[in-house]
Amino acid sequence: MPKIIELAPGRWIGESQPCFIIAEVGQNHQGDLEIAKRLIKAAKVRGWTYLMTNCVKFQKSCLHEKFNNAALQRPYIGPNSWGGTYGEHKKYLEFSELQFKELQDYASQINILFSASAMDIVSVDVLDSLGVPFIKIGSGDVNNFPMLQYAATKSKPLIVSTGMQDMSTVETVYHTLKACNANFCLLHCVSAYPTPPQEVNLNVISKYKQEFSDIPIGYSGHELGITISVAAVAMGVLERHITLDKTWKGSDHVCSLTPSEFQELVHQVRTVETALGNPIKCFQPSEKACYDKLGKTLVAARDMLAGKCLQEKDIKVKVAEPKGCPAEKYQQVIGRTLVRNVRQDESIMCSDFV
Ligand SMILES: CC(=O)N[C@H](C=O)[C@@H](O)[C@H](O)[C@H](O)COP(=O)(O)O
Ligand SMILES: C=C(OP(=O)(O)O)C(=O)O
Repeated sequence: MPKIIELAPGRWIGESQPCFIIAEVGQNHQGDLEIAKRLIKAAKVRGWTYLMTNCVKFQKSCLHEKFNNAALQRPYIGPNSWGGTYGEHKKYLEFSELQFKELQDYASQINILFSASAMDIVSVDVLDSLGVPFIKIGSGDVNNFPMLQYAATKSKPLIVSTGMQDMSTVETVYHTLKACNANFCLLHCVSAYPTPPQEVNLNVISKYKQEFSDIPIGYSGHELGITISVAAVAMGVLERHITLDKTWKGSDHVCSLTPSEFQELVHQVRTVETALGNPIKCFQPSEKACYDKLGKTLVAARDMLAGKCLQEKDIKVKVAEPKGCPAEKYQQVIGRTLVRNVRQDESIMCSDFV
């Protein structure tokens, strides 16, 4: 399988492709379709050359598939709860398929990709029939092997987050999806809201890149602020929650980014990405002014006549006018014969030799 995959028509991720940035709305819409639309709009960050956020993402659950009855009925009391039980809370936050369609249409109107994580096997079908470009498998399902295998039958790329797992499970996930011939990407993730910096371990990303060298690797962050996510920029995919207000009720707002922080993140990622550039070390056009002013040249250490074979003591290195043979040629001109007379302190030109 190639190191790059086509996540959406014409949008490749991996290797030297720009980082694919996902604004995770998740359940930060508070169960309100209008807030969801405002978040989609806020997620769309425009840049100087191209659309800078690539995608907005939601979460899709079919509650009786995702939870057993006892889990739905367990009390969920606290500042982030939207119901007396966990089931009521989750129901409050769950959009219907029709509402999903409306959000998808809205995203399409304003020209931002739309997708969701499938949080159970039935939701894989829901997303498939909605026609999302890729399916996200969140950390809650990374060890859900029947679902991974089922999602892989949908012939859509998969983005799989790996929070709450150890390396051996992640390896099994990789081999399982490979055996299904899936096009997929793995995201390092720590499922703590917020994640303390000392537990982020961005070096896991390098480990993934080594171990899973033929697939794109990314990062789904839940830490506070944007610095750590910017540091993860050399990734195929970057996902962060977005919110309209960090103080709102809900488990994820605290570690989400406001629209302006999200915008700043995207701009910083794009700037760092631009700055990473390519690995070819060469003279840059922007260096010319400094080179013209301070670049060093070979100059004659003494008066010399044509026919003189140059020795080290005959050459000095100086900032000189006119610019002559560049200083890095020093070793190459030792032993060469001058074709003209040069005066002490005069620039030696590259054309001064036989
Ligand atoms: C692992 C996973 O699914 N994590 C998701 C993605 O990051 C979260 O958005 C959870 O849905 C959220 O934190 C749950 O909060 P509550 O339990 O208050 O509904
Ligand atoms: C749980 C999710 O993501 P992550 O594990 O990347 O936080 C999700 O996308 O629904």
